Amino acid sequence: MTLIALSDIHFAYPGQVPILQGASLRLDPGQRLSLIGPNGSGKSTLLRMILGLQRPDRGTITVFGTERRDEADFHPVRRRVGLVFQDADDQLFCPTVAEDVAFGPLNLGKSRHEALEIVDRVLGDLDLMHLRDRITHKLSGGEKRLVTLATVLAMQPEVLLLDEPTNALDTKNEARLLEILNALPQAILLVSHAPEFRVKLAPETVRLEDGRLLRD
Ligand SMILES: Nc1ncnc2c1ncn2[C@@H]1O[C@H](COP(=O)(O)OP(=O)(O)OP(=O)(O)O)[C@@H](O)[C@H]1O
Repeated sequence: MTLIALSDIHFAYPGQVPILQGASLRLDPGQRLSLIGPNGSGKSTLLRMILGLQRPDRGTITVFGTERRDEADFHPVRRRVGLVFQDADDQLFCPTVAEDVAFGPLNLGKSRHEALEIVDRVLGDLDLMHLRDRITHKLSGGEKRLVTLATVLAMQPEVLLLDEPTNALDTKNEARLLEILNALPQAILLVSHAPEFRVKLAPETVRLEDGRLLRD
């Protein structure tokens, strides 16, 4: 089954020129796809649309085989598709790292005990245990980036949407992130301006140009 299918998406922010003008995209299980295009071309907007955080003016969004139109249609999508936001501050809102990572699992109905087990496992896997009890808003940019990934992985999503995941990462952490992501089974839709990272994680590429998606 195709995981995500966007078909003929049209969209303009109110009062602005259209950014999406017939964009179509498909992501299959296990596939790793890079989405590239100039600044402001609408890549982040497209990722947000998959989760229903922005509605298209026209076109259809099908996720896990079901067309999604209304807010209620997108609730299950948000539980099963993990989006790592471009700006970590949009994603981290709890006082401590452990609470931020536990938030998703608790929301999915896990017990406090189960959620804390997940926190320790995910932070351990990402080699971030040393950040467990730190105050989230006092972390460095790169630390926040990695914690954001932890909050998403804690929900065990079936698909990962990554918006500039290497932002703020040093060379060592970028290499580690690549290793972590390459070891995951999930399909990945990657937005990244870093060519070497894209080649190593998701060489198959579509380009957003003049509101449409073209095979690169
Ligand atoms: N909430 C919003 N309201 C109005 N305009 C917006 C909003 N969010 C984004 N835009 C505008 O829509 C356009 C597309 O933005 P978007 O973030 O999707 O682009 P992008 O391709 O991800 O860019 P970048 O490569 O710079 O991250 C930009 O011109 C942006 O200023």
